[in-house]
Amino acid sequence: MSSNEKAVAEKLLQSNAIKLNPAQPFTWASGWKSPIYCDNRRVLSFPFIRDFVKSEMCNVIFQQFPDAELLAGVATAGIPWGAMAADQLKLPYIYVRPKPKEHGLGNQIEGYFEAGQKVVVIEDLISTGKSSLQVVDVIKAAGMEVMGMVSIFNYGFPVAAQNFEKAGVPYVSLTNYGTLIELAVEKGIVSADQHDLLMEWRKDPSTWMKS
Ligand SMILES: O=P(O)(O)OC[C@H]1O[C@H](OP(=O)(O)OP(=O)(O)O)[C@H](O)[C@@H]1O
Ligand SMILES: O=C(O)c1cc(=O)[nH]c(=O)[nH]1
Repeated sequence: MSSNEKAVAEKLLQSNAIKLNPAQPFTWASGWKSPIYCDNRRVLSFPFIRDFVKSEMCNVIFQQFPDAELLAGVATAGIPWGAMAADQLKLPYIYVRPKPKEHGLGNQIEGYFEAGQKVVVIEDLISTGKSSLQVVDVIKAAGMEVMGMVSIFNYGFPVAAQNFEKAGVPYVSLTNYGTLIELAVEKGIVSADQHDLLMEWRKDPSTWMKS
């Protein structure tokens, strides 16, 4: 684990963004059942932690995608992170809804953009990658060029890596499941039994608790 990945994982633990409840599993956007949930929305409530994560995100955007012309947040949890990063980096900003709004202007992409602009997509978290890649498709269909994507957290599932590779979208995450669990064990937040269960679940999350 890199020191930056560890530092961001530490901030997620400090803000109690990580919830464990194997007895009453969480249902994810994909429909998968999970004993763990990472609630990055909570990080927004703690100014110093929020500022640290925002700075890490800006560093990654600046280093990995120096030619970015526009940032795009994935609704809803990616919106505040994208907006804060755009503000810090003085880049224009849009956000993208999962489907067009059903009243008002009927927009799916909110904000001003121009065809041909080089975009970096900002998401809070990648599980299967479906939510972010849906947004990538919408941005491409609107004539923009997607340079890549940055998220705070990534579970590191092979299915997500395959989905991003198929779409030809490079992605970077500030921290990941392996780093987080290792640190949580080190700090005594996760017991040996919980660690075993989390490792077992991680092998085949799509079928966990379904049989
Ligand atoms: O990689 P995926 O399998 O698509 O899962 C990750 C997505 O799930 C969460 O969003 P959610 O749909 O819960 O909605 P929210 O952002 O509105 O909270 C999260 O914020 C990601 O967008
Ligand atoms: O896949 C999801 O829906 C998901 C997982 C998770 O840990 N946190 C979250 O906000 N969404």
